[in-house]
Amino acid sequence: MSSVLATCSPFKLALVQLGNVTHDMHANLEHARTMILVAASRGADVVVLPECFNSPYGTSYFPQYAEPLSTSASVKMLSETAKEANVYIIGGSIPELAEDGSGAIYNTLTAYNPGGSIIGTHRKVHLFDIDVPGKICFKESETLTGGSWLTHIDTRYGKIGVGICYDMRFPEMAMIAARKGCMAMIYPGAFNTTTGPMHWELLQRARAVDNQIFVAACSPARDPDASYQAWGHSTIVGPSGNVLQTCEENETIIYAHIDPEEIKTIRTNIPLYEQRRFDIYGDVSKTVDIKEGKGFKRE
Ligand SMILES: O=C(O)CCC(=O)C(=O)O
Repeated sequence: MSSVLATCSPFKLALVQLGNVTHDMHANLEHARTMILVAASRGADVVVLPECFNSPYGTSYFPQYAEPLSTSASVKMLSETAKEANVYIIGGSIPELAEDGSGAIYNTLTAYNPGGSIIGTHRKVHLFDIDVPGKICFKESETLTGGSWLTHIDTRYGKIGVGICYDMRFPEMAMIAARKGCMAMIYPGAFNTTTGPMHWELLQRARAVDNQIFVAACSPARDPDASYQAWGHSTIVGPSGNVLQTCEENETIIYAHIDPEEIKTIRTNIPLYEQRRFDIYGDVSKTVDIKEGKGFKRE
């Protein structure tokens, strides 16, 4: 059993499946703030927003809405709201303009402690480039650059790994987070009406059961008028692969009690942690020099 888990404690997790995302960034920020305050007033300790919560989702929108983190109105709102509500915020993602003059744009998550300080910055590592003929063709790489580090944030409840949407399809990220002592992987995401029904829940349950950790994915609500039809169905999965909470496609907030005892129980009952044969296939968390994205990480 990882000694890190011995220091974990229970908390209430809230996923805000945010609706009404308009072309007006300031209106989007105000609405997100209101919803975070609602979640906090209902006892949430950690509040999660969806991918691209401050602007419409689409390759043509990223350059239009991208902001440097140091002057970002979104970062300011999230920091102030974390403090006001006295909660941790895993702030979905926003299009970020690099500050090094390269013009690079990233799909970036920022996380905050209840004091309002940034405790993690994750740039989506795996860009969403797919082509399912007749269904969906999407190429984030047309306007975005992929991130180059993994992010595990420290909270008073324990360590949490984060990824963004398509990152969920790559089991190595969750595996490394679990081996590094994370109790959960949390993914702001925006699957669509083609791949959502195919894989959204399956991937979360797979990441949870493989690693015996909690997994949560927070989607935007579906907007019938938007160019990108989000799947919705924000979901929280327990360490046995059990769905703790889920929902349909409309705006809502879902909550779950995250109890690290559940991790201990499943790891005792089905002791994968003592049975892995790293002598045969190695331990991916030890083969690479993992950079953990804490605070602001400048290029
Ligand atoms: O993996 C998928 O099917 C969807 C991924 C996605 O929508 C994203 O990365 O934004």
